[in-house]
Amino acid sequence: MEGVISLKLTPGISFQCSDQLPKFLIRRSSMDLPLRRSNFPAIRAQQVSNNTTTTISMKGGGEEDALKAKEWEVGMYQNELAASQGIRIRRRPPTDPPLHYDGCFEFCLQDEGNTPRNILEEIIWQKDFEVSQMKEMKPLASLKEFIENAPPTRDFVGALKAAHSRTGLPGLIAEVKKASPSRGILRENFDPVEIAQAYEKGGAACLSVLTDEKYFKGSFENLEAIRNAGVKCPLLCKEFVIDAWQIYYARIKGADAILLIAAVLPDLDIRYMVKICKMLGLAALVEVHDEREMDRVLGIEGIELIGINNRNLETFEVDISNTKKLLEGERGQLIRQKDIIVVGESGLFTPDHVAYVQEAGVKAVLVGESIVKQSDPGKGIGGLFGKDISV
Ligand SMILES: O=C(O)c1ccccc1NCC(=O)[C@H](O)[C@H](O)COP(=O)(O)O
Repeated sequence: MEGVISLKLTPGISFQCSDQLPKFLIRRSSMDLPLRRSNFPAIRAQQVSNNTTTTISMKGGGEEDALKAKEWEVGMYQNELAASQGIRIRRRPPTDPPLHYDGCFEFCLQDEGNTPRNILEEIIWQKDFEVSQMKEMKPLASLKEFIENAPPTRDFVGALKAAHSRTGLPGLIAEVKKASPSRGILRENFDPVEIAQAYEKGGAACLSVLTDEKYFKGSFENLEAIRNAGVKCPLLCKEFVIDAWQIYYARIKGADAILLIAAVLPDLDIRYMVKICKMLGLAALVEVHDEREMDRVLGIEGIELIGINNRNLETFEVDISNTKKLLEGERGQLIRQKDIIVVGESGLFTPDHVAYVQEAGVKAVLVGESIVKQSDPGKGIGGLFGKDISV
């Protein structure tokens, strides 16, 4: 096995450093394990070939080391689970290994695991870094105090259903989006409150507000400002959620709903986060991109809203027939049985596009680029639907 260094730990634990691309990826979970970081390479579970192992001894440490090793081990189980669910997006590698690890795994350590393999993975690793900093400044306990005094949330799913009944068209979630990794700057003259008000006037049922700063030039300040400006449409916090802490934070900043991306979150995290959303009065828009993610999400109890993204977030490829493909046959039937509202997301520019995804079975659409680029984004809504849908 070229480029591989193996270390055999006592009693019978093997580590490998490899320059090969990972086959079995290890991810940390969002469940908040306090793993510290160092320059240690990424780790993955793998069978070790005996003839390439070298034995070294590591003596056990104290209680702190034992706890760290346990946390690390739990992280390993969770990461293995994510990979087994087909999740290709890895979490930022745990970089501080247990020094005296004495457990039941066989692991492979990889240097190249320290480089994100696509834009979504890069965003997620950056988010991991940002969230860990934010959490130090605003621990969960302090957020919970704010939530006790926060105004009630508004009914996101109800607003979409009402708009659909009123117009006979999919309810619109209009996106307040200044820029994106795939398209760059969408609107130079960007006043989030003005855009939100124009969308509301133009007939949007709900709004989606990008809060990611680095890649979308959004912010939580934008979300808060729109909420405080008296906009009545319920607000989706469009974030890359990897940690339950972000859901509490979004609630404080005025969100009525939050996005959960199945390509990033294992089932257990989605279940846990959906429960937290319910507890906080938020709707969860669970986003899928392919059949496997859809099947995973359909297996989770309590999902009310599924978004089908027509944009592959790893490659940026947009194909609106994705919505149709994922709603065909038994999946569509199950969705109707469960009374789940499906949102068609991305790449919708014309009345024909809207008609196409409606025909496929969506009751709502999430649209950014095509309307935010218009000089009057509210009027852009009329162009998108082919008629005025304002109230
Ligand atoms: O839009 C991107 O380039 C992008 C890249 C990586 C992750 C997510 C990304 N976009 C999020 C979205 O899915 C869209 O903002 C949303 O569905 C609206 O899409 P559009 O109407 O095509 O602006």
